[in-house]
Amino acid sequence: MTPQNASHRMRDLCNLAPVIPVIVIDDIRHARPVAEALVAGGLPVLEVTLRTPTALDAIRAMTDVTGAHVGAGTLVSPENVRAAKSAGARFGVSPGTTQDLLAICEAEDMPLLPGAATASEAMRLFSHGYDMLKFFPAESSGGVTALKALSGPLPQIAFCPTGGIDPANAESYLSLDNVSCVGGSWITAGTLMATQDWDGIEARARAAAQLGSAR
Ligand SMILES: O=C(O)C(=O)C[C@H](O)[C@H](O)COP(=O)(O)O
Repeated sequence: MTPQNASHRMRDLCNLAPVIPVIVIDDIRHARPVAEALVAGGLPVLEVTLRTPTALDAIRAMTDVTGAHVGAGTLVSPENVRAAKSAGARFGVSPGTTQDLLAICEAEDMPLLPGAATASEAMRLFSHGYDMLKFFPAESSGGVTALKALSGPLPQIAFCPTGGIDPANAESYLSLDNVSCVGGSWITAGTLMATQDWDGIEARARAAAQLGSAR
């Protein structure tokens, strides 16, 4: 898969729902029910962060959930990409970008949503064939104002802003022409996960799936 094709695949995934839930799994028993709740609520594209020892097993468990498109977040090294791929991740998300990361994703045929926070980072990725990027950390990198400014000179690049997004500000991001979807951890907040409140998570997913519907 060329970087262009991989990025188009990523763009298709980002167009499936307005929100990609960013999920931290501490207990493997939570993997399947949380994925089922998110898909039932209308959010089929799931990012499992590789920040916990159970993350790879969680990805493995979630890939069995009908309708789920499971990806791995927090990809920072080639080893992360190889491990995510063999656990069954269908896409990867990285907070920033390195040459090594791009090379391994291309070698492993892993669609990547690479992180960028500045015009130069976005332009460098675009010159490699990536036109669907993660804008991270969104709120502290200028938020909606920064993305609006980038859309002028770089209209071909679409973003999934992540980092500091919540139900109160998601709508303003989703109203931008260069935003396909947003990412965020609020749908699977730690308290809901710890109490195994799958109904509560499904309700948050359902509300998130409606965001941006005025577009
Ligand atoms: O782990 C990764 O891959 C990251 O790049 C960071 C996450 O995307 C953000 O931590 C989510 O941000 P919040 O919704 O503000 O919690």
